[in-house]
Amino acid sequence: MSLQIDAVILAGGMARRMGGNDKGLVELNAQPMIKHAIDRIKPQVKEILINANRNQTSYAEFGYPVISDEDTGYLGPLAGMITAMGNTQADYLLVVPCDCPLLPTDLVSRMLEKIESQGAELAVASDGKREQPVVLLLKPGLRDSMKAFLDAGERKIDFWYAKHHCVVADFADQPNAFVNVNTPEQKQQLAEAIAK
Ligand SMILES: Nc1nc2c(ncn2[C@@H]2O[C@H](COP(=O)(O)OP(=O)(O)OP(=O)(O)O)[C@@H](O)[C@H]2O)c(=O)[nH]1
Ligand SMILES: [Mg+2]
Repeated sequence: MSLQIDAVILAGGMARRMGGNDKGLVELNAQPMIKHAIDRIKPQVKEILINANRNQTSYAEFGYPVISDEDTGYLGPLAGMITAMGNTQADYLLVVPCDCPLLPTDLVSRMLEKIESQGAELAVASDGKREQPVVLLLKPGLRDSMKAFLDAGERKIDFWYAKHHCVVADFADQPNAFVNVNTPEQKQQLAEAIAK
């Protein structure tokens, strides 16, 4: 029996560094940023969920369910993750942000291999230098733990990982795969780099 893996693309933040423009919908090389993420992730998972807290109608046009944070207080990425964990029947949930257009095409397979070989509960990706705190593969059953963490007023994602058997999946061979676009300047730089 093969494992079912679903994904959530987090697009629920306020995008302050992007001037408040909804980052997933901001265009990079004539495509909304989230579409780049969808194209990278789609071949790797069964279902995709889009997590957004505004412009839900625009996000729905990509053809996937749009889920909004259960807690509307912009509590950070964990709020999107916990909502997605309650909306999937999958064995594993892949979590990615909407602002990483060059995600690895072997993201799931390498993270899954790492989890299963180490008997871990979740994996976080690394570009070889830094962990990517919102690129994760986790078991949706961790929802209760995340709920208790948020209910206790905690928000820092790495403190939550520390409570679990978390392994790092290393993508040092693809150092550009996690290029993260947070500002108009970063978007411009990436657009130029892709065009080269
Ligand atoms: N669901 C949800 N996702 C969030 C929230 N805050 C951030 N995120 C997502 O987490 C990921 C990483 O966050 P950032 O890159 O800092 O995005 P951001 O918070 O929208 O941007 P800044 O306001 O500029 O920090 C992005 O995919 C965001 O959409 C939130 O309150 N709820
Ligand atoms: Mg970011």
